[in-house]
Amino acid sequence: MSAPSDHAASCTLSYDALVNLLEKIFLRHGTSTDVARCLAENCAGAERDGAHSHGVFRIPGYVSTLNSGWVNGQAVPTVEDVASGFVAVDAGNGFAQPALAAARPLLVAKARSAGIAVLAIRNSHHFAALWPDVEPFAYEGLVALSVVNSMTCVVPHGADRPLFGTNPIAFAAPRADGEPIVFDLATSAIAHGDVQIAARKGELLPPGMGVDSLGQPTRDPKAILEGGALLPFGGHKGSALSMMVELLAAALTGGNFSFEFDWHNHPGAKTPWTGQLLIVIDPSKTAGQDFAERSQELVRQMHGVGLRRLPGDRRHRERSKSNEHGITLDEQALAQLRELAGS
Ligand SMILES: NC(=O)C1=CN([C@@H]2O[C@H](COP(=O)(O)OP(=O)(O)OC[C@H]3O[C@@H](n4cnc5c(N)ncnc54)[C@H](OP(=O)(O)O)[C@@H]3O)[C@@H](O)[C@H]2O)C=CC1
Ligand SMILES: O=C(O)C1=NCCCC1
Repeated sequence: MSAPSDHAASCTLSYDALVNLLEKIFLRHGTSTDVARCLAENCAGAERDGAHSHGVFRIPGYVSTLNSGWVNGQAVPTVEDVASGFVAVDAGNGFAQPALAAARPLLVAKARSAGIAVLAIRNSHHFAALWPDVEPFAYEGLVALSVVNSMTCVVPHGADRPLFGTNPIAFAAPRADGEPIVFDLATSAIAHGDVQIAARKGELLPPGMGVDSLGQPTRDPKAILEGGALLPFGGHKGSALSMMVELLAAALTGGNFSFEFDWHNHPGAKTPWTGQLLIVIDPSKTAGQDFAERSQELVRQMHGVGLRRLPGDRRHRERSKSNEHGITLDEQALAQLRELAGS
């Protein structure tokens, strides 16, 4: 399953219809009703926003992960009130999003009372885009930063073998007018999901994304997936950020480092048992000025120097388009989803 292509026959369906279809798939493959709803909304939201590398393309991977028992779709997260500014969740080998949902009320209460709170999720699988985890905080006037580590497939800058995951960082902040400022980026030159999509479409990658099994630069996604590896974005700078993600998402939460999880023996699922850290700040406790006005001023100045596209602008354009005209899927992809849903 991949992003809708210009050539294949396509069809559209509403966000609600896609959520219902995906929910059926998750339920049919053994998740609880809460988990099914949570994952379905996450995945349909990614597809709606044009975040194809973590939209319906991921559904066969979710199914495989559930069928293998690699992840517990019935897991009930245990929320621990660790300290005044610290919440921990043991996801019980379940997915990360229901763990975040379970801890969210306590996390927000702590952030609002102390000005800042940290959430550490362990024993979880994060198989999704990271922006859905931070964006809702900004709609509530809070600033949020999150990191997740994943499976070993990125060669640290200056090394000759992979060690880090694609380790994304997502950030969200409110602003006075318009959508919150949100960015969400893999610390690798390209997300693993996009390499898989390029391989399926038979497309070459831009230069500088990865190496083959001999460590030689390659633009062939298959060479990267079959024994090769990805590179960090921005050389030593992206590599340092990826290292930071390993420390915050794994060492600080009690999750695995990316290199501690062998995902090669479970090729269908590709879900590492790692960790996630979320930091939530209430700017009304800290800034002394109206934070949303200040962030709006920054955006005004960026536009003033000729910036036409902020991170998140493309996603919101896609969201508006999907809300107006429906979400476009390849007919073949939709047929596969219906088959997985047993409908
Ligand atoms: N769960 C996991 O373990 C992992 C998940 N991922 C997910 O993969 C997804 C894709 O990551 P990645 O490929 O790095 O994302 P992209 O490189 O596509 O985009 C990164 C960010 O930059 C913004 N952006 C892109 N191009 C421009 C531009 N020209 N001007 C201004 N802003 C721009 C994007 O906004 P916009 O969205 O509006 O285009 C986005 O916020 C993410 O959602 C990430 O969370 C990645 C690795 C691991
Ligand atoms: O696209 C990626 O990179 C990943 N997505 C989810 C699971 C780990 C890696």
